[in-house]
Amino acid sequence: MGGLSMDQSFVQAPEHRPKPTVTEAAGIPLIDLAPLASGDAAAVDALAAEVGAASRDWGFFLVVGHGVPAGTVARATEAQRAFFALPAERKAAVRRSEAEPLGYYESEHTKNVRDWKEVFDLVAREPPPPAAVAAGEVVYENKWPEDLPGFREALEEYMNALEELAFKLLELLARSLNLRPDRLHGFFEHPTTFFRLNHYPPCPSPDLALGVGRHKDPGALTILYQDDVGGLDVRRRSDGEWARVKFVPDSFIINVGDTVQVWSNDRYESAEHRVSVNREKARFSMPYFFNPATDAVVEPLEELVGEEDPPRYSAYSWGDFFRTKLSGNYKKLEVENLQIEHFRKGLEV
Ligand SMILES: O=C(O)CCC(=O)C(=O)O
Ligand SMILES: [Fe+2]
Repeated sequence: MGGLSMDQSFVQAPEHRPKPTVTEAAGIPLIDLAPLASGDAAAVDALAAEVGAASRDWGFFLVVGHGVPAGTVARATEAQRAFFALPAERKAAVRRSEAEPLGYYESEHTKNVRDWKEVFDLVAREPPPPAAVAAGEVVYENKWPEDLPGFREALEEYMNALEELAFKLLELLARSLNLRPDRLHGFFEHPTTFFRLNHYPPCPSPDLALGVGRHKDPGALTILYQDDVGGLDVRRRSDGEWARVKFVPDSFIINVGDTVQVWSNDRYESAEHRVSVNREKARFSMPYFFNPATDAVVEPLEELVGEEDPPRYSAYSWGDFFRTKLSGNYKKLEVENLQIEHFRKGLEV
């Protein structure tokens, strides 16, 4: 079963264990992006308004008519399944390490509890390789498994298509905040976008463990493709209850991350989410984390603050924040992970 065997490290504290049934999230907006192609100004404004309302009320929405070819998605999901079906030693050959954090991993912790999953991590754009690697320096170079025909090509094709979609969404988000459509583009000239393949094997104790523990995504936008098994739960704004995101064929699930919450000065909220697992079926998903450049300084946008609405966060460096978060997920730490709440004004430590 994916090489995982149930033990104490996977067991969630009682208050974080999933209930036997999680209700389906009714009302997460499903937005058809097809009108974007027409370029019709009124239609684009209407889409921006939908994106804004969804980001405010849920932090989550689904998109169809997104322009990513079905063949591109199919090739990526086939590559994903072929990779996780490899024998353990071939996956271990591309295993990540602290110094080389990309590649295969089966021992991630979220909030210090182990996740019931195995992953394969990539960066969408590799930074130029350092001329010489200093001791202790982290190298972000993609690791490609040997003898897995078409794997690299399929994932590169997928990441390119998703980057196009990410910029369309970024533009809608900017419009929804009454900003110039390209207002946020400058933060993404050298994006630190991260792409992950997830495999959640069937779990003998889905009442005790989670595929991913509750968390918020730190970046700007997450674009997730999931299969039809289901398991992504969102903390609903209206009542704080967990609700299951339903499967819609040919859709992507979008959520705004912490970076958008800070830029928007809390107009939009990065919603907490988690992944439940089940006894019967393996689940596969592919999150694409659209992240700003290492040197981006994240703070409430100046157009969105004023005397009436003072900035609610202090500025922080995306690069430092992200590096700290990654090292926190890498191993069990004694302290709670770094969160944007640590930069909320009045709460700084
Ligand atoms: O697999 C999923 O549905 C979501 C995974 C997720 O939330 C994450 O990797 O940040
Ligand atoms: Fe997430």
